[in-house]
This record gives sequence, C-alpha cells and structure tokens, in this order.
Amino acid sequence: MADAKPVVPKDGAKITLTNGKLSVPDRPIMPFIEGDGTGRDIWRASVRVLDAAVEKAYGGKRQIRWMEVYAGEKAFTKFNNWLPDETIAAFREYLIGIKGPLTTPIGGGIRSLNVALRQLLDLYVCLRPVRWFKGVPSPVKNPQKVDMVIFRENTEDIYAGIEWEAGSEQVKKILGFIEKEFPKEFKKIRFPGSAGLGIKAVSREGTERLVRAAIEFALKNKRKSVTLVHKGNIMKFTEGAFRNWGYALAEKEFADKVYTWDQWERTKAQQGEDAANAEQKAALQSGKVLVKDAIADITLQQVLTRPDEFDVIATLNLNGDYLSDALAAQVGGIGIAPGGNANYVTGHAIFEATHGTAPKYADLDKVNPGSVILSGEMMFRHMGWVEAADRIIKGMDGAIGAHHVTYDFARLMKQEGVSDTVEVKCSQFGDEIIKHM
Ligand SMILES: NC(=O)C1=CN([C@@H]2O[C@H](COP(=O)(O)OP(=O)(O)OC[C@H]3O[C@@H](n4cnc5c(N)ncnc54)[C@H](OP(=O)(O)O)[C@@H]3O)[C@@H](O)[C@H]2O)C=CC1
Ligand SMILES: O=C(O)CCC(=O)C(=O)O
Ligand SMILES: [Mg+2]
Repeated sequence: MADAKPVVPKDGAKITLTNGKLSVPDRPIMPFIEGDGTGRDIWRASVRVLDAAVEKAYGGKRQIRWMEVYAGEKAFTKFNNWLPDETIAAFREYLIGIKGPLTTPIGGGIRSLNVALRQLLDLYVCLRPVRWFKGVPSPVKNPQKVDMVIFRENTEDIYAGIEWEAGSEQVKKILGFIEKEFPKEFKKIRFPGSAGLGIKAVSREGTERLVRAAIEFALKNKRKSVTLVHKGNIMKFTEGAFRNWGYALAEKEFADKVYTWDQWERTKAQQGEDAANAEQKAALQSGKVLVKDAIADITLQQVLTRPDEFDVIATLNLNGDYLSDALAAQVGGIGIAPGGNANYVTGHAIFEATHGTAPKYADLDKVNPGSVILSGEMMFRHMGWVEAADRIIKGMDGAIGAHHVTYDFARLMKQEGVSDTVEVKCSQFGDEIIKHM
C-alpha cells in the first residue's frame, strides 16, 4: 500500500505565524481534502472559483499552490487508512487548509474524522458566520435581520467521543464503579441493564479560550453583543459552568470594554432594577459590548422570532452544531453556510462548510458549492487576501442576482414566484460566480 505523503508543489512556500502575526507568501502551499459524497463535485467547482478570484484580484502576482491531502473514503481506498498521519502532519506544517465534508457512520463504525481533525490540531473555535446575501430565497420574512456569528467550542463536550456501548464490559465496569461510589446517582439511571453511557467534559480552560475569542471578535468587528448559549439550568456543572466561567472571563479580561448581565444582576440586588438599567444603558452608550446569556431551547425560538437581538454567539459543541444548521435555514439553507475551525494561539486553521456529504446527491453535479466557496472566502480574508475575498462575494451576489442557481435556491425561488429562475448544476454555478466576479 502506497503511503499518503502529499506531493509538495515545488514553487510554493509555507504560511507561517510569528509573534501572533501571519506571514503569507505569494504562492502559499495550501493543503486540501476533497471530501466524500458531494465533496467531489463541490471541490471541483470551488477550486476553480477560488483560483479565478485570486487571478482576478492579483493578475498572477499571487497564486495558491494546492496540495491534496487525504482523509475519508478516498484515503481508505488508496491507503487503507481513514485519516493518515501524513494528513495531520501537513495541516500542522502548512498552518492553513481547507476541506470538503467527510462521512461519519451512525451508531457504530469509525468516529468522526471531522471531529478528529479538530481535536488533533486543537482547533478550539468553530466559527460559523450566518448572514443573508441579497436575493437569496429564504423561508423567513426578514432574512436581512439575520447577522450572527457563531463561536462553537470545538474540542470538548459530548463530542470528545468518550462513550461506552450498552451491555459492553466497559459499561458494566463504569456502572459498577458508579453503583459503589455514587449510589444516589446510580439510582437515577433508569435502566442500567441496557444503558449506554457518555461523558460530557466541559472545562474552565476550554470555555475561557472560546469566550475570549468571541469577545475579541466582537470588539474588533464592532458587534453589539455576545450571547452565551447554554442549557445550564439542567446541566449545571457543564453548561451552567460554561455560562459562569464565560461571565467571569468577560469581567476579568475585558472589564473596560464589556458590560455583563451578571453585573446587571449584582447592581439590581444592591441598588434596585432602575439603577441596574441605567448602568447598562450608560455602558452600552459608551460603546461597551453587552455580554448576556440565553438558555439553548428558547434561543432556538428567539433566533427565529427576534433575530436582531442576537449578534455574536458563544456556545458549547453540541448546541453550536444544532444552532448552525438551524440558522443556516433562515438565510437560504445549508448550501450557503461556510465555516472555519481555528486555534487562535498556534494559528492552525481548517476551513470547511457547515453541511455534510449529502450522499444521495453524490456525483450528480447538483448541489450548491456555495458553502465551500464561502469557506474559501473566509480563508482568503483570514490570510489578508481581501481583494480575492471581495471578488468571491461580488461573483456570488451576481450569480444569485441573475437567478442562475443550484436546485436548493431554485426550489425556494420558485416557491417565491421568481419566474426567471434557472436551475444550474454545481459546476455551472461555479461558472456563474466566475462570470460575475
Ligand atoms: N463537517 C463535515 O464534514 C460534516 C459531515 N457530516 C456527515 O455528512 C453525512 C451526511 O449527513 P446529513 O445529516 O445527511 O447532512 P448533510 O448536510 O450532508 O445533508 C442534509 C441535507 O442538506 C442539504 N444539503 C447538504 N449539502 C448541500 C449543498 N451543498 N447544497 C444544497 N443542499 C445541501 C440537502 O437537503 P435536501 O435533501 O433538502 O435537498 C441534504 O439532503 C453524515 O455522515 C454526517 O456525519 C455532516 C455535517 C458536517
Ligand atoms: O463529523 C460529522 O460527521 C458531523 C459534524 C457536524 O455536523 C458539524 O461539525 O457540524
Ligand atoms: Mg453539523
């Protein structure tokens, strides 16, 4: 079996990070994973758009040197290995990369390769901006009110993959331990004989680095608020602790730049509600960012009914997963939902769509490549290649404005009575974006 060592482009150079500052050469080597299922069609369309944006912006002065690295079905077929060490090493060495979606079997089989990549590279922020592009069909009346940026904790929570199957020797051992050491809690396990078990680990360090990144983003981008989304009323020492550590971090590290609902509560207890309201009003008028919190279930209702009350959202891994797909629906769907996974200290980052491999559409040249293309747009902006990023936005606006769109947008546009809608293939949507750059 061949080894999975990537072929390094000869005239490319590495992106590096020195004293927290990215240094991007004109021909950066960029590792990419094509992805499973629809990933193949999407990548083919996306790479053309990304290259065209760079060409139009810099006329040959800058070019990406793509370097394929392997994971998922392609890696397994070629190398009998779902996630070769060489792939991790390449993302480590070249700092920034991009990937298509990878399949994860349900209820057994391999654990998520997507999650593994995030954990192995300690990419603790999953950043998923959700905003509406003019003309994108939406199931809600005011999609322009949706402008949120999700900071999803990416390395902890129930996603750490510490689980044991019902009936296994491991479960029997753990249950025996709980029964002996924590008999009161053991009694709360309704059907111990047939229960599977999972561990939800949420730490202060993990929370603090995520919330710090969210607040820094809000300050840098002049956003109004950061909402800590949790289910802390039920899961007190994990999700509740996330809320409490988040507030404490905000007040400790950003005292002169934020106002928190915890402060409001304390002032209310000491001086009454009017004083607390006046204090909050003055703080916000002076330009401070409001740090507040919301319980996860009602959040899912309120992001729909009162989207303008949400801006930056900092949340745990599972909540962030649910929220990102739900919010994507409001701005046209998962076909246009980009993202990035990053470690803000080491500089490592892998950009990827929010959606998965949509296997029923694999190799039909049908789905929307928009999410991966916009993930590339985020990547260019992150690299400081803003002119190329702007070209992508211009191309996307133009293609959508011309109503030449993939099936997902066409379906919604037809429902909205947009009579000149033309449904195009995945590859053709890429052409449309390039045409309008
Ligand atoms: N980061 C990653 O790599 C991720 C991987 N996955 C994995 O992907 C696999 C499939 O997961 P599944 O739950 O079906 O979720 P998917 O996101 O793959 O697909 C769900 C539905 O979303 C719509 N959709 C997805 N991608 C696009 C696109 N590019 N353009 C337009 N519409 C799109 C389709 O809707 P419709 O049917 O209405 O047309 C599709 O049926 C699983 O193995 C899962 O684990 C899932 C999420 C993220
Ligand atoms: O890894 C997977 O298969 C799913 C991950 C996912 O849904 C996500 O990160 O949004
Ligand atoms: Mg998801």
